[in-house]
Amino acid sequence: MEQRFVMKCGGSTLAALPDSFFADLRRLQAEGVRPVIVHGGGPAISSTLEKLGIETEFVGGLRKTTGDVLDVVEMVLAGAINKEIVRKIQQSGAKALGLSGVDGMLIQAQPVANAVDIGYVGDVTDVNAEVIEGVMAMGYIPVLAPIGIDGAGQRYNINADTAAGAVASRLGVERMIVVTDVPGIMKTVDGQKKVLPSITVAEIDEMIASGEIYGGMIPKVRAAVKCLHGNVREVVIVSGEEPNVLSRVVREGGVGTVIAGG
Ligand SMILES: Nc1ncnc2c1ncn2[C@@H]1O[C@H](COP(=O)(O)OP(=O)(O)O)[C@@H](O)[C@H]1O
Ligand SMILES: CC(=O)N[C@@H](CCC(=O)OP(=O)(O)O)C(=O)O
Repeated sequence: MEQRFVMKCGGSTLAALPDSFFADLRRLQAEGVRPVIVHGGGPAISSTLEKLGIETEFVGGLRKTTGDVLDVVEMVLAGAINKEIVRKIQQSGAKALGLSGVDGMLIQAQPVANAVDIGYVGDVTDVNAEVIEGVMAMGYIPVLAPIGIDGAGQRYNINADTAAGAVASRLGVERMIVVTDVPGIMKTVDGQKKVLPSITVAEIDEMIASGEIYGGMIPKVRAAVKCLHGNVREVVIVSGEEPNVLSRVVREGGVGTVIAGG
């Protein structure tokens, strides 16, 4: 049976992903698994903005995106980072095609609802699944940069976890794998930090309220909970540095933190 999954690759871990990570991805694809990648690149955007002397600020985990910031976000995500991932996949021997959400109206967006104005930050309104499925059917791994577009041609900066969750929901894939720089959702139990093998939606709410889930983990769990309302069966949060992490998630489980649908 064809198995499809959406993998979100965080900017926190991209540089650290070993060649074996991409070899594992290639093996899975050769076995008939169909991955779709949505990537971030927050740290690279921040360092490029700093080099250019453009100030950056996060409001509730989202980057305030002026017109100047938006230009840099697109340049870094749809340019350098997207092509770096495509190159690494190709080096592993698999085929990849890099696109941003602008191409083929892949990720359609509208301004995010926010109490204060944070500029050109978007929320996903629709995903052009036909194009993504077409790319997969040709045997290529789609690699998507989270830039959104609306009917008037306005671009938006979309948090990569949010974009990945929307793509997973729209494609109705079985699973979303969130690859980041920690081995899962961690909790301090009896003075020791432990990775939770699984977590419920109620526990997520409690951990956000208590501050045990904070910062960049918040958009991940929120995107997870949202996409579990659709066809997605589970979201797994893992470290990209764990050996053969993708095939372990797909074949056996027992790695990272699983958030499962009810
Ligand atoms: N309960 C938690 N368990 C693990 N990591 C957490 C937790 N709460 C917050 N975090 C933070 O979330 C970070 C991952 O999010 P982020 O830095 O945005 O990564 P990415 O670039 O992969 O999206 C971790 O490095 C950690 O600092
Ligand atoms: C609106 C918003 O905050 N967009 C993010 C997009 C990149 C991203 O989400 O990258 P990570 O997955 O590496 O965090 C940003 O500008 O940083």
